[in-house]
Amino acid sequence: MSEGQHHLASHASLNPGDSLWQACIDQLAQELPEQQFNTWIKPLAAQVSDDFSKVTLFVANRFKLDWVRAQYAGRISSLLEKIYGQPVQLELALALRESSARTYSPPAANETAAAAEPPEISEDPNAAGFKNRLNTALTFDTLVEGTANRMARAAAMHVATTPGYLYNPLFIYGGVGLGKTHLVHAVGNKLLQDKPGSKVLYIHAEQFVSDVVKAYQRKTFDEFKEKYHSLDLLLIDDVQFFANKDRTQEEFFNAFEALLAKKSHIVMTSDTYPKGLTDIHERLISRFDSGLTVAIEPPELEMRVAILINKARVESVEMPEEVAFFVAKNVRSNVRELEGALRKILAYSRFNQKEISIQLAREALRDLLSIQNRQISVENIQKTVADYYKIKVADMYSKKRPASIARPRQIAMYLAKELTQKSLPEIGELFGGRDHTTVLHAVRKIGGERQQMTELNQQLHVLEQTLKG
Ligand SMILES: Nc1ncnc2c1ncn2[C@@H]1O[C@H](COP(=O)(O)OP(=O)(O)OP(=O)(O)O)[C@@H](O)[C@H]1O
Repeated sequence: MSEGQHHLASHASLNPGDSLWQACIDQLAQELPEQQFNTWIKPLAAQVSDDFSKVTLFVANRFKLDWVRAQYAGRISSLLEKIYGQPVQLELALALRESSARTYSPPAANETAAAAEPPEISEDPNAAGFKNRLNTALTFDTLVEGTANRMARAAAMHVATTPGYLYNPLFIYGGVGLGKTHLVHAVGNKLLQDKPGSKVLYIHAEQFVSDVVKAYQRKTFDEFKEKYHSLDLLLIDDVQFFANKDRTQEEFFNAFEALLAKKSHIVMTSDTYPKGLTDIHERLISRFDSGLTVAIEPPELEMRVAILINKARVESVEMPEEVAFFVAKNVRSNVRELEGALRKILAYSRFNQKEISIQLAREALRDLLSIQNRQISVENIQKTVADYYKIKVADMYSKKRPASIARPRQIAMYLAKELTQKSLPEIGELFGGRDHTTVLHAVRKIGGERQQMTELNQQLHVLEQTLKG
């Protein structure tokens, strides 16, 4: 019996179609942040064909339908297939009320692009017309701090507590998935928490472009200006999207000047520093750079470990540190990928009803790890062992002898002998030109102690698993 059928059987009291969909949404509830789940997945009504070959989901309106299709349909299809054990055709349809009303008119191409930002996430429908578009889950509390984001975080916190003074505009740049969006939402949420009456707006640059286009088509620039020029805090994400959009740049320039003149604060993000932006007017670039420009770097190992443990905790799961270490060591690119890896592990653990361990993480991330298919090199061992024992890689070749350094070095030599084809003299050479007898001594010592000391054995086990990927 496949694991999917097993899951189905556990819902035997329902009718089989319901249980297929129920198993799927149970899984999505585990994978997605609660707010996303409640907004997009929970309201879906499902109809499952008798032979399970097709699932139709009914969605309240066209906007939601497009969003669910773009964001979740792929995942839903693959989950249904996994649970049922065979491909299941997925269809999305408008719920009757809306489809018969036929009020939908297709958005312009630029508006469709703007829909990449889920506008409904934290909008308060009662807030008479004005929507701040903040996602209330993205706060300073949930943002793990580390060397990689310390400066940006401190500057953002400063702006959130005393807007309008220093660091205006605040320009935050960095690669994809490193937490820029999270940080700007945190600024808005904090300001609103401290001063609930403030007029804050979070907007993605593409949405701004689309607002300009709409104002242009409908000749509503007065409203547009009223909306943007009256803010206390404007948070604008991914300004690199302004490239080649002259009219937008002009309007943004006007808004920028108006806001700065009245000491409102502007926080911007981009994938590069201001002078690295292309096809953006020079006068804007120089203004972007006129406050404070800070980078967010990719998170270092310890920060990745902390992020994993924190995110697991949010899901009420305790992730053992050794597993977090293993994952963080193998998923280095950005936080979004780290979150993806965590989701896979949590889902895998729930589906198979197994405790989270390195072995389980390895299985859950099989595809990802096999891509890396890393060869174990002595350099890799030195780096991994140094990371693990929190010493510098340079200490692997240095002459320093304190136990806090000498011991990890011996461990690295032992692993180099165990996991590579290198000879003792070659290994000695790679450890700062040491004699082969020094390496032999380390190999014997650690090998012997490993038999006696459970803790050392456990550490070596983690290191081996990590290195073998
Ligand atoms: N330091 C951190 N602590 C906790 N979560 C983080 C941290 N950094 C990033 N994240 C999370 O990683 C995910 C990606 O971050 P975010 O969307 O803010 O990235 P981004 O830099 O804006 O990327 P992009 O340029 O692709 O929009 C989010 O879910 C965010 O909450």
